[in-house]
Amino acid sequence: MISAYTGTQVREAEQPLLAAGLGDVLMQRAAHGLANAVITELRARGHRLYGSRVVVLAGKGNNGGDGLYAGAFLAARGMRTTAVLTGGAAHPAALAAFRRAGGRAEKLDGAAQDGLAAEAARADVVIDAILGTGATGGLRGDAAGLVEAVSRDLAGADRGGFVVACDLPSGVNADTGEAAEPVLRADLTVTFGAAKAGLLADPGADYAGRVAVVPIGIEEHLPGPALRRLEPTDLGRILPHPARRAHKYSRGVLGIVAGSTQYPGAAVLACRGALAAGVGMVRYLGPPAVADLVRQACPEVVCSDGTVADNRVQAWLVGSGMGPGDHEQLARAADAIASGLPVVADAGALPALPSRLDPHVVLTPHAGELAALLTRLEGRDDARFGDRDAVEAATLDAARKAATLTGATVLLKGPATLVAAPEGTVFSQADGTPWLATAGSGDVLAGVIGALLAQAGPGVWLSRSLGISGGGHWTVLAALGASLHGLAGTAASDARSGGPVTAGAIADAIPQTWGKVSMLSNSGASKRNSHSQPLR
Ligand SMILES: NC(=O)C1=CN([C@@H]2O[C@H](COP(=O)(O)OP(=O)(O)OC[C@H]3O[C@@H](n4cnc5c(N)ncnc54)[C@H](O)[C@@H]3O)[C@@H](O)[C@H]2O)[C@@H](O)CC1
Ligand SMILES: Nc1ncnc2c1ncn2[C@@H]1O[C@H](COP(=O)(O)OP(=O)(O)O)[C@@H](O)[C@H]1O
Ligand SMILES: [K+]
Repeated sequence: MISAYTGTQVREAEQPLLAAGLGDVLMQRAAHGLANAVITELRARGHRLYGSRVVVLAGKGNNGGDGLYAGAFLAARGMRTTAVLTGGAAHPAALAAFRRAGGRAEKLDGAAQDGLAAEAARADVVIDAILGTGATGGLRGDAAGLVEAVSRDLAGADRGGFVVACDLPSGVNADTGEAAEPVLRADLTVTFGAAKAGLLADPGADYAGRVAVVPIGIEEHLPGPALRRLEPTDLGRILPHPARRAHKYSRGVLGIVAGSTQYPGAAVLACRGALAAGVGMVRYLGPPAVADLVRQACPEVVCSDGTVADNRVQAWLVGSGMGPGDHEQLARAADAIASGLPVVADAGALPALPSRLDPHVVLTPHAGELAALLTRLEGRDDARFGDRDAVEAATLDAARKAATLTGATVLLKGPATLVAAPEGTVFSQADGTPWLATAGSGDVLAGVIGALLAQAGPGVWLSRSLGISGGGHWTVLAALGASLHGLAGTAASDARSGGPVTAGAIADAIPQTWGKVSMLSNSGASKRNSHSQPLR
């Protein structure tokens, strides 16, 4: 499992080492890790190290110091290295080391901006070391102008080069992932000590690109993480496996209230997702015409047009493919939510939720649906998250806020899917591919999570094995579902040489993905130290 922290948590973890006079050692470790990551990336892209052009954008704080020391390492390896000092001053010792190693330093001013931006855009590597965890707000003045110009020139260039962010892309909030633009989009972020939460939540995750963690010796001083991410080896350890004497009822029955005459396909896709994710049985409740379609597509499903009370299940999935006019289905959804059993509430069930819920209810909105939910809960005048754009600009805060206001577990779908519990546990899963943004993909996801709720129920052993207690249990199951769905979508696309996938293909890829991750953990690979691994 990957653990991520706020900027404050990381800075506090550095304190004992700084107090022991090890500040320069920490900086050297960070800079060395950054330089090595640049070298690895250059080699992977087929560049010769000697003579490669490196431009370091260096701010006046310690982040700039890391960048300048890394520049010194690279200059010493024979690279042509220029530093653009964006804040007037620079970390004195790091600048001296940079110059000693043969680096050229230029002060940024308005007149030099365009020339320096063009030089950066032509370089093989641009290192963004303007702001780190000590930033308040985004780039301003000349530094902002430089980043705008570099971004524009890079967009126009036939690029062989790449951008590496030092600790985090300058302007991204380490705690929340919010981005104060302009931000230079990185191909790779090399972050120090531990992953920052803001690198794993959009839009920060989008600006960060791939994330690699360089250990610098603060790890033992870190508190509990602000955010977590399951890795495939974790999935293998916690996915349920049937006992030898299992029968279909002991393995878990999922009740599905989904689909309508307008959107019958959602019911089919939710059933396919659930069946693929190992549930003992699926019971479908809905209009006879939709039930006919479900029977044809999935003869395994037991269909009826009865009531929630008539059907014995271990968990419910409600809402996929339902609209505000589907009164009978909405009444079933309300009964399921009131049943006290674990529930996934998706799509059409979201606008009809009671105002107070419990963590065993997992809401699965996309950004637009979450904006509507938060607007309803907060009142239109107070709503900070009034539309999809506002949610996408601050996904972590939006998901947390919805969990706090509803009392439910909230899964916000997106490139990095976030799962937030009211008690504070948050997961971020980014196992998918943009091909997952296809109609019906969310219905399959809802089915998968429903199946996991039905199988694992309140079996808290599962969360305890990850060091998570109480209400955080439901976030584990939801994150597990999001990860499985993302990995399956990626596998389905890979099987098509990276081409498009349909929602049905995602469901079809789930059993094999399940099998593969189970084998990973059986082979003992889970013992690997994830801190030194690239995050994605
Ligand atoms: N504390 C340590 O010893 C270590 C720190 N490290 C690095 O240090 C960074 C944090 O360093 P700092 O605390 O010096 O902070 P930063 O380097 O992130 O930036 C702070 C400096 O920029 C100025 N500033 C803040 N916001 C600004 C804005 N919006 N526009 C322009 N200037 C702004 C501040 O006045 C200050 O001079 C980390 O991100 C990491 O890269 C690493 O070297 C590891 C060890
Ligand atoms: N750009 C993206 N990259 C990766 N996954 C994505 C991206 N956009 C959406 N997804 C995933 O695709 C699914 C889409 O669900 P949803 O929006 O509910 O679609 P639908 O309502 O059509 O079923 C979610 O699992 C979401 O996390
Ligand atoms: K930076």
